[in-house]
Amino acid sequence: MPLGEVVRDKSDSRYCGVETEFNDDMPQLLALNINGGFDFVVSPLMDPSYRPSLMVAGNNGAGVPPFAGSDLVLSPSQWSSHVVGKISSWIDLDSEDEILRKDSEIALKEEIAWACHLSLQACLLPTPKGASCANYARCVNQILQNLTNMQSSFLLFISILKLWLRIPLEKSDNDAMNGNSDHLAVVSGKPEHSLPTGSSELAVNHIDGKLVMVAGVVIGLQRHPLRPYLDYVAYLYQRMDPLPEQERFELGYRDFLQSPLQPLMDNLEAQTYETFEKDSAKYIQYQRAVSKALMDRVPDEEASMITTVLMVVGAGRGPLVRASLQAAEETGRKLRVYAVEKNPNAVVTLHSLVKLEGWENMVTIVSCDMRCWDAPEKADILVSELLGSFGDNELSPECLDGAQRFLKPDGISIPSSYTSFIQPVTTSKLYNDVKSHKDLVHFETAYVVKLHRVARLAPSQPVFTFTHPEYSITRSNQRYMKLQFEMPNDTGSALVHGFAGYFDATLYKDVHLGIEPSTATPNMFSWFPIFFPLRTPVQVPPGSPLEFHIWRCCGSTKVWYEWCVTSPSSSPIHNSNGRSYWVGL
Ligand SMILES: C[S@@+](CC[C@H](N)C(=O)[O-])C[C@H]1O[C@@H](n2cnc3c(N)ncnc32)[C@H](O)[C@@H]1O
Repeated sequence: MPLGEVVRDKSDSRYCGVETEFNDDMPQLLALNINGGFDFVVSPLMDPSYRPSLMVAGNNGAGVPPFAGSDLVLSPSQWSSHVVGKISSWIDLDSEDEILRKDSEIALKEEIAWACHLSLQACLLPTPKGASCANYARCVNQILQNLTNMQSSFLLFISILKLWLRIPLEKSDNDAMNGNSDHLAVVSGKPEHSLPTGSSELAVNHIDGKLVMVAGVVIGLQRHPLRPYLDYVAYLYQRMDPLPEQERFELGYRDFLQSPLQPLMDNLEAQTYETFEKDSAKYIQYQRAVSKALMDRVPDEEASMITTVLMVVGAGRGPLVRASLQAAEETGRKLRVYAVEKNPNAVVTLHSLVKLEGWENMVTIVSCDMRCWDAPEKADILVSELLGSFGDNELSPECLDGAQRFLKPDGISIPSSYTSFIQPVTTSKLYNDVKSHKDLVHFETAYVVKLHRVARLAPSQPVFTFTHPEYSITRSNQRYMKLQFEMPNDTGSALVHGFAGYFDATLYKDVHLGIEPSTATPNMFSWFPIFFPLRTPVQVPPGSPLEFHIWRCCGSTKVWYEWCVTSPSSSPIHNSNGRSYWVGL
């Protein structure tokens, strides 16, 4: 029974389980806890007195490990939905005692094999016993490797075991467990300890999004001893504020890799325009920028005499036309608008909008690519929104270079500039998703993604800036940047899977718009970050700088990025010649 049907997070955080002692009557243990209102138990699968080395064939039947009942004691769906296996806590894979160490390896493998046989969703591993856990890491890595192989040889609907690793909440320099597997989740909370049966003391762990309460369980009680705690957690959960609309919208996109739009080469669909148009935060910023530009351009005393020519280039279905007209109304300035759009389907909607709103006297629609439009007059203000998650990656520079021909020499471009930003990230989830395609192309592609399960390893740094209009005769849209990232000293060693990219645009003077985390425009959802993966993750030891290079390259038909790392180790150049990923001109 999930904690509540709150319109919110559909993740595992609504589930609550109980960590129990070994009980060889699994059906009764499960019935008690499920009837008590919990969703699952975290239970030892094996009798804790069992040691492989003490097992001689025949002492408990036929050399069979003493698991808690046969697989038939629960139905397959009960095993897979309601039981998380708790691997024996006596297991010490790095013990100096060779017998104990060997017993530990055998028991761990037996228990994991049994958990796979039962199709359990997860197993909770014992906490490593000491500071040194090399053999622990080796054994877990072997298991993860086997689980990964199982996943690739099974159909997708078969769920593969996850390992939960409980790490004490204290700092450790041990990197041996650094890994990339989707099958490994870290458990935060108190270190493992058992509580006496019927204890009123409670330990709560947060594991892989689920909540696990730890306590002894008193068989036979009418009411579950932890029920008051469960009720209170449910009460707190249901009292939480509903997610803001933006986060609700973004839930389904978390860590989901998408190809960036190609609005120049392709024609956007109605649905995409509709999503843009819901983003009022973006249009509020544009309206502010246009208002300020209008007031700078036309003094109050001339407001009734001068008509400003404003061109929206890449008008889509018209939201920037509306924002501009509203800015004119709010500042009392007169406006003549040209709406230039190359997507003929969007132009259909533009026409009906103009008619519906009665803007025929003010707005002229031009169905044309701005790079080849022969404008009947020059503009005072050029308004565009051709920005991608990385600023220039949807070819705003190339389009606006073509459009500035029809901007007056003292005319204003909104935006007046934009800058991309980048930072290194750890993200096993995205790395594994890219890797699952098993080809080079996917490792050399930049993705748009709502970053969720990521560690941002250093503050983002500016990469490329474009300014409009740009009249320099040596103007070029090719760029190169070398960046050095210093990881904070207390991060320890980090595994870099790639780089997260953002942009910030100056629309006009102090009015900006962007997604760079430290300055992001609040409540704006039109852009998710961009992600540049690395073919092989780079291990960065504490204190060593990470050196990253990125190029923006331009050809006659396409623009593309190339990137690489040169320190602490060198990666290949990614996407050489735009062989895997490019944006069409
Ligand atoms: C990101 S959308 C923004 C649309 C609209 N301004 C909005 O905010 O909803 C960019 C628009 O510019 C148009 N576009 C891109 N390149 C263009 C070009 N070279 N000439 C004319 N329109 C272009 C696209 O078709 C698309 O409608």
